[in-house]
Amino acid sequence: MFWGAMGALGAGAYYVLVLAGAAERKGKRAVDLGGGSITREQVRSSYQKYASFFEKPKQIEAKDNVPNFVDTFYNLVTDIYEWGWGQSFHFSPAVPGKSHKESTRLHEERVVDLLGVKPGQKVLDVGCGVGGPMRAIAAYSQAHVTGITINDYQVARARSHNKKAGLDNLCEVVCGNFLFMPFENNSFDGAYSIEATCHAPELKDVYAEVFRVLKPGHLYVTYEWVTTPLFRADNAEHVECIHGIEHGDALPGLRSYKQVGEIAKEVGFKVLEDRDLALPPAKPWWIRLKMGRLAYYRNHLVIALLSFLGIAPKGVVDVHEMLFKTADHLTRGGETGIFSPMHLLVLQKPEEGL
Ligand SMILES: C=C(CC[C@@H](C)[C@H]1CC[C@H]2C3=CC[C@H]4[C@H](C)[C@@H](O)CC[C@]4(C)[C@H]3CC[C@]12C)C(C)C
Ligand SMILES: C[S@@+](CC[C@H](N)C(=O)[O-])C[C@H]1O[C@@H](n2cnc3c(N)ncnc32)[C@H](O)[C@@H]1O
Repeated sequence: MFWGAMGALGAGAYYVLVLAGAAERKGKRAVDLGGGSITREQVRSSYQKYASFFEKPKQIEAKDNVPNFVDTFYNLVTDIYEWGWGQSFHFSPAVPGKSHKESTRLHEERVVDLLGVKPGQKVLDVGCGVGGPMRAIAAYSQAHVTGITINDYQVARARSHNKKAGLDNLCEVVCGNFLFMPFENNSFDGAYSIEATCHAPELKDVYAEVFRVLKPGHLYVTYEWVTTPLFRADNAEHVECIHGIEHGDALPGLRSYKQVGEIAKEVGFKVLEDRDLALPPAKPWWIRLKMGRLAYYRNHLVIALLSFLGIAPKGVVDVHEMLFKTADHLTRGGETGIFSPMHLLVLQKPEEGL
């Protein structure tokens, strides 16, 4: 009886600590959660440094600090994202009758359809994360995709996933700053960014870099995080919600839906499409986030236990708590309609001489 009970307890603990919460069958396990490239000992102090950034707005205004602060953020959250969400670090409109995974893939494949890239062409993924979109896009288009991310831990994760997926012949990952990309002028047949350029302190700087490396006549597709026409700067609840999103997602300041297209034009792009993919008839992108609430409580318990046992680094609990709060802010942003993570721009670099 005693040994039976102990066995059941052991199996339960194994399920909760090792298996539970993995967003994908072969995804990250709870016992592997860490601080990316940050040592175990430094996770808590790095989180405190990250959080203090928002107490001193002057630091965020100093735009040179931003890439460093974004890099720290991704060291802290990458494992939790992979564990609790999967390898694609973005939202997608819900698609009736389709799973989250399928809706995610469709949102990624839309980029290929918009870019019109062909097998063998060269495409740039600006802010590639651990490469979920890159693999879907390479597999669907048979184009060669080069991803760039500021975070070296993500580079290692993305390369390992590419290899496991048998896509390392089509996918390449570079560690670097998308504000100063290590690529030749006019060298890509297409470029895209999925929920990544919102981290740029000045949107025009990253758009100008994409413009430089894109071949004349070719396209850049971007899914932008923006405030929508429903956002009111004189509404305290709106402002609190948007600040919550900025804080929990390492954003130097959200831009409005109007600004993004204007900035693209300033840089020299021709704007072919400028619209919000979250608007009806699209189904709510925040449903997945809202539905996961119960699982997040369970995740919190798992992380607290692992941290108490000394398996997860101290500080992971604080990071998880921050994400927990940001899930609420994002859901409110979606429900009130004041925020969209998928404002679409399709941009063309004009042919030379035009
Ligand atoms: C584009 C960006 C990231 C978008 C999303 C991928 C992430 C935004 C908020 C994240 C999460 C919030 C709650 C977490 C939960 C508490 C935890 O138990 C499991 C992981 C979460 C669901 C996590 C997953 C990724 C997000 C949805 C930004 C940064 C520009
Ligand atoms: C929310 S993730 C999205 C990742 C990927 N597009 C996806 O959908 O899975 C944002 C990405 O932008 C990258 N990023 C942010 N600022 C960057 C910068 N200055 N240079 C390069 N990459 C950056 C982050 O490292 C991260 O990989």
